[in-house]
Amino acid sequence: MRSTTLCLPVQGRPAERILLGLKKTGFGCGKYNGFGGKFEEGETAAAAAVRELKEECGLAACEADLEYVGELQFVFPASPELDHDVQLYVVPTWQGEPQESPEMKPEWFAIADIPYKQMWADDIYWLPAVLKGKKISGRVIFGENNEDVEDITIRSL
Ligand SMILES: Nc1[nH]c(=O)nc2c1ncn2[C@H]1C[C@H](O)[C@@H](COP(=O)(O)OP(=O)(O)OP(=O)(O)O)O1
Repeated sequence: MRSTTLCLPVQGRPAERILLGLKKTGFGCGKYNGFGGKFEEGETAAAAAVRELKEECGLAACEADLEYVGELQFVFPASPELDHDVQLYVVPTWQGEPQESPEMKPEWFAIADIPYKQMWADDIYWLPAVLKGKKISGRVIFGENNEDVEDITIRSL
């Protein structure tokens, strides 16, 4: 299963606002999501997360700014080549301002206004807990269309 990262920049503790990006190309195009992607050769998860955050929305964080909040496995029985796991990070501090990139258009959302209907269908099952400060581990099995959640298990760490 390939490994990816997902960074969730937040303001306030507990989180009051979250920065999401509208994905403009590739996997998850048209959905709002956190910032992340695949590891490069020899890269640690934290280094990949820092690099992808900068590439996708212009925020400069260092590894010490990242708060590890858990791991999710995404399983696509209809398209096993899409299977991947995600190392999740909340990012409460950084340098710079959000900037649109070729991949993502960043936008701040109040926690009450998170656009779950325009996000991956699993997010509503785990993102609220993460934003309340919980650490999680979970597995999501997607349906035939690679979009609907067929089965989901999330546990607190
Ligand atoms: N069901 C899901 N819920 C969610 O919240 N994020 C998901 C998700 N499925 C995938 N992601 C995130 C994780 C990761 O940041 C990204 C998928 O990684 P990919 O490497 O395929 O993305 P990219 O198209 O950005 O590729 P690269 O930037 O080239 O690595 O989407």
